Amino acid sequence: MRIVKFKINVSLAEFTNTFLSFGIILIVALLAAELSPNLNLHRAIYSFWASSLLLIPAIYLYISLGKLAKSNNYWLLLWSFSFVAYLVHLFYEVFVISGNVKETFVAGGTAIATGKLILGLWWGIDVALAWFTDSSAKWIQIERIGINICVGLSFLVILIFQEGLARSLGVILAIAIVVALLVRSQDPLNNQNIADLPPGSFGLPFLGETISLAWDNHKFYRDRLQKYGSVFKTHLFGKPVIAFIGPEAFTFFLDQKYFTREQANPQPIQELLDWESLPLLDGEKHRDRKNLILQAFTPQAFDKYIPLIEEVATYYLKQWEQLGSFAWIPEYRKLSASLTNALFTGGVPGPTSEAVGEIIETFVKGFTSVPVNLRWNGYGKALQSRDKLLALIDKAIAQHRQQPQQDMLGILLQTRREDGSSLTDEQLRREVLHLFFAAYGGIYISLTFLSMTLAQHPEMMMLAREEVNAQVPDGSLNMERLQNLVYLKKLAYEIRRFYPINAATFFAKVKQECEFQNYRIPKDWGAVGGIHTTMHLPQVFPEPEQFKPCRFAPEKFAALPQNSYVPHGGGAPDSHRCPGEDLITVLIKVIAVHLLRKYNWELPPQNLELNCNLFPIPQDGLKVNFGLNK
Ligand code: HEM
Repeated sequence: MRIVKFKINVSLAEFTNTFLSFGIILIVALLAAELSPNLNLHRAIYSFWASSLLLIPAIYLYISLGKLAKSNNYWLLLWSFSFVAYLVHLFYEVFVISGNVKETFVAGGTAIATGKLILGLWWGIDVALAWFTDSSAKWIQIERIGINICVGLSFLVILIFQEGLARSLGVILAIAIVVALLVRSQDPLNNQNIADLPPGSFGLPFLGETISLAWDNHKFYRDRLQKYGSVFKTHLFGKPVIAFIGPEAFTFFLDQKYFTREQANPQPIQELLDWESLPLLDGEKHRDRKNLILQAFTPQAFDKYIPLIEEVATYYLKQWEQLGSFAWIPEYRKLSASLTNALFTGGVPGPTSEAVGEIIETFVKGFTSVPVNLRWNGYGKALQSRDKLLALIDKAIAQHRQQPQQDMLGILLQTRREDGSSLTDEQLRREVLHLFFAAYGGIYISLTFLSMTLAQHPEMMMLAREEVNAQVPDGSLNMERLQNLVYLKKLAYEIRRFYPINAATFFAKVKQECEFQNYRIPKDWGAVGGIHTTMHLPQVFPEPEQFKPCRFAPEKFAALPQNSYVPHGGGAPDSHRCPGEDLITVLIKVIAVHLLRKYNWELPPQNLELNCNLFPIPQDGLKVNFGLNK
């Protein structure tokens, strides 16, 4: 049953609920005054309290629901009844206690009396507008914000400076305002129409689905792909986000017309990366910077790094030969530390570089820590490690200037734009900081999976060994010789498809509202591309859970849909695609050659299941029995 005909449809139940509450509160207020020595004064005071009691839920609803409040019947009723109670309060103050309007100004002071009367008049006008118009006009919306601020603040100030129940009401009103503001700021939909959004869940208030993502980021994307399909919405790091999985969705996600990386990543990621490096930039600034960085990732540049890689490999292989049995992951971590330190600062393999590895480890942990800097906690220590790495890079830049070297830092110092200009030292140190982060994990994880795969598949170990013996049985390596290792190339590609290395790209932000597969993609929402899930779609990679290097035979690779093989992201080299892609192929080939020329290895019984780390690795650290090939 509807009792009001205007644009607002207040039901009898809604009206009865609020009217009864209003009636009871006001009657109790007026009767309670009977118990006090000054009846009229207390009727004025208690009716103000009654108005406050109704105002608290009204203000809460108005703030937390935003523009939707105009269609919220409980807000309208509470707002109106609170106003009526305020009129009762004014009646007692003006006509019963003071006698008339003129005396009210004398008794209460002109400023206060004027304020109270203007407030009543404005509030009355707003209540009338709320009942008799649809409130969609911009000026009414602005007017309503104004009156809510005035009423809320006036009541707050009056109540909080009193004692007893009045102060308690003031505190409750303040809490209601703060909570409503928080709820509103966290509401991912913030008054949006939700019918045309992709499927998905926003999870818990405030936290969204961040905990599930942090717990196991690969499972997070896998489960949701299964439940909602290749485009779904979620809520991560305080922001609504849409995930894109599969070649078509991934290609859409890479469209720079709709998506940008600028200001797109959570603030802690930006702080850890010292606010400015490739993954956090976009547009012309990114393209310009990327083209300079890419000069250190050419085949000619790789030819300069290969001797460094071989030196580091030889250093550790000798140690492993002596160790015989060991856990391979800690060893690969040391190798990765020595290699990154050699490439980015000119360090030599061994304990000094391994100590840098410890700093990188602490730095990387910051990306999955609670982002509060307490100095002694994970995030605080990560920030300190960031600064240690930056200091190390500064020192290396100075040393490289004095004595030029052929490592990656040396080449980055020589890169030039067409007009001859180069990166400033400030830009360079931040890019190298990010390179430490980007390369360290990628290196030890891909080498871990190379060794594990070859041990688990003796037929692949045999094919790879035959290729090494046939093509590069001895001597130093270079890009030309590595070209001939076609089986190892396929293996290197399948490792990055098969194993869960990166679950997703860096975050992007929606630049302008757009549509994908009839779903609305709202402006300013976050966006992310699913990497591992994209490479495990059976329609693109048949039998995705089988490890098959043959899928990367050149003709099969060329026939794959655009952006289906995306372990390093997608798009053109000067987009956000990882520049380390070919370097990792080179690295896997070089290490595989050095392993297969001389050594054999077996995995003793152990738990090879992958853990839930950001980059999952075998639970027991990949124990190995290692020795010379007989
Ligand atoms: C197995 C090893 C590696 C994998 C799987 C990998 C993967 C990725 C992914 C997924 C991205 C983000 C793409 C995006 O947000 O769209 C990325 C970015 C990046 N990676 Fe790698 N990476 C690896 C190794 C390396 C290495 C060895 C280096 C450098 C020596 C490197 C340097 C970078 C840089 C500089 C970016 C930022 C690119 C940009 O935003 O323009 N990565 N990588």
